[in-house]
Amino acid sequence: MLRFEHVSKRYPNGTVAVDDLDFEVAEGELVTLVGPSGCGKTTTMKLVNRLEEPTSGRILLAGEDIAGVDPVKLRRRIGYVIQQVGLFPHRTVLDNTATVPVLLGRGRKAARQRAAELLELVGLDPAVYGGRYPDQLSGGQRQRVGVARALAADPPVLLMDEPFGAVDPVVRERLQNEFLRLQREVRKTVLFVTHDIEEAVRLGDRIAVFGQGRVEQYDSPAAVLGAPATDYVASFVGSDRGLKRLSVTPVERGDLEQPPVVHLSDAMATAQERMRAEGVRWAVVLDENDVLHGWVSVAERSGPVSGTVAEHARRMDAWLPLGSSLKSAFATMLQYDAGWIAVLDEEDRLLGVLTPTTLHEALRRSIDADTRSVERAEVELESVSGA
Ligand SMILES: Nc1ncnc2c1ncn2[C@@H]1O[C@H](COP(=O)(O)OP(=O)(O)OP(=O)(O)O)[C@@H](O)[C@H]1O
Repeated sequence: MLRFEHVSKRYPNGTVAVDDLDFEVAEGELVTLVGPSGCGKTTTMKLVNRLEEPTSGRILLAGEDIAGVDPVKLRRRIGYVIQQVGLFPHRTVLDNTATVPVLLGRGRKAARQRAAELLELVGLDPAVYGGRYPDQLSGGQRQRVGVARALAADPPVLLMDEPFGAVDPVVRERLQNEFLRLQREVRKTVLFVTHDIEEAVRLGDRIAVFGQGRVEQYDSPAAVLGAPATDYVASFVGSDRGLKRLSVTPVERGDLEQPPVVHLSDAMATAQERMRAEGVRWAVVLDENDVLHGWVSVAERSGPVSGTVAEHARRMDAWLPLGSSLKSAFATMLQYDAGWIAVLDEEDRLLGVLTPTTLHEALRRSIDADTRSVERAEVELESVSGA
C-alpha cells in the first residue's frame, strides 16, 4: 500500500534526516515508527504527505509514485493527526470533525451526520460533546476529536505523529486501547510515530526502529523484543525486553498443561485415584455445567477419603480466554496469588491451565520460534526450567 524505495532526505543545511529508507507497509497494517528524538520520524511522515520532498528515492502509494500526485489531492487520501491537534477554536466539535467532508463538497447535513458517527466511534457522545468548543474539552478528548476528524474524509492512509504524546499515562493507555479497537473496525493503513517503545509495541503490527535516520529493524513487536537485530535496537528496547515481550505474546493451545479434571459430584476417592495415576498432586474441579469451580488436592494421608469432591474442593476461578497475553496471564496469577490459571475457549470451556513453568516455557518457545522463523508449536525446548 505504502512503499518507501531508497528514500533519503537531506535538508538544505546539510542535515541528513532520513537515510535510505526502504520498506513497505501493507494495506490495513499499523506500523509504528519508533526512535529517539531527532532520528527522522517526523520527516518520514512529512515525506509521505509531501510537506517535504525526498532528495532521492521515491514513495509509492497504492503503486503510484506520489511525486506525480498533486499534493492537495494526495492529502485528501491521507489523514494526518498531530500532537497539537490543531482544532479550530471557534468551531464546535461537530463542525471541526465535519470540516474536511464539507471541503470535499459533501452536503453540510451529510457531513455532520458522518461527523456524529465518528465522534461516537472514538468514544465521544455527540449529544454531549458535539456542541462544545475545543477549549471545553480535556486533552484526551481533544485528541479523540483529532482522530475523528482525520477519519472523516475516510482516507485509506493515516499518519499519526505522537498523537497521544501530550496526555498523562493513564489517559494515554485508554486512548491507545480505544484506538486499537477503532483500527480493528476501520482497518486503515497507519504510520504511527512515537518515541515510546511501549506504545510502539502495544499498537504496531510491525515496528520500524529508527537509528539516526535509518531503519535498524523492521519487524513484528515480538521479533523486535525477542530477537533485536542490532546492539542499538537491543539497547533501545531495553534490558527488560523479556518483560515487555510478555505483553505481545499470546497464550496458545500448545502452551497449556492438562491436569486431571474432576467434577464436584465425583467421589473424592475416584478423584484421588485419577491424581495418583497421573502422578500429580491436584486436579481442576468443574461444576455440573462444566464451569470452572476451583481445584482439589490429593489428600496428604494415605488411603481413600470419603465424600464427594464438593466437600474437599477449594474455589479458584482465575481464568483467561485463549489468546490473552502472557503478561495478563502472569498478572492474573499474581492477583489471585495462584499457582495456575485456567484458560478457556470462546464458549467458556476449559482448554487447559497455565502455570509459572508453562508460562516461562511459552515465552522461551516464542523467542526461539522468532529467532528461527518457525511456528511456536514446532519448537521443542531442550530443557525444562533448567531440569
Ligand atoms: N526543516 C528542517 N531543516 C533542517 N533540519 C531539519 C528540519 N527539520 C528537521 N530537521 C533535522 O532533521 C533531523 C530529524 O528531524 P525529525 O523532526 O524528523 O526527527 P524526529 O525523529 O521526528 O524527532 P522528534 O522525536 O524530536 O520529533 C533532526 O536532526 C532535525 O534537527
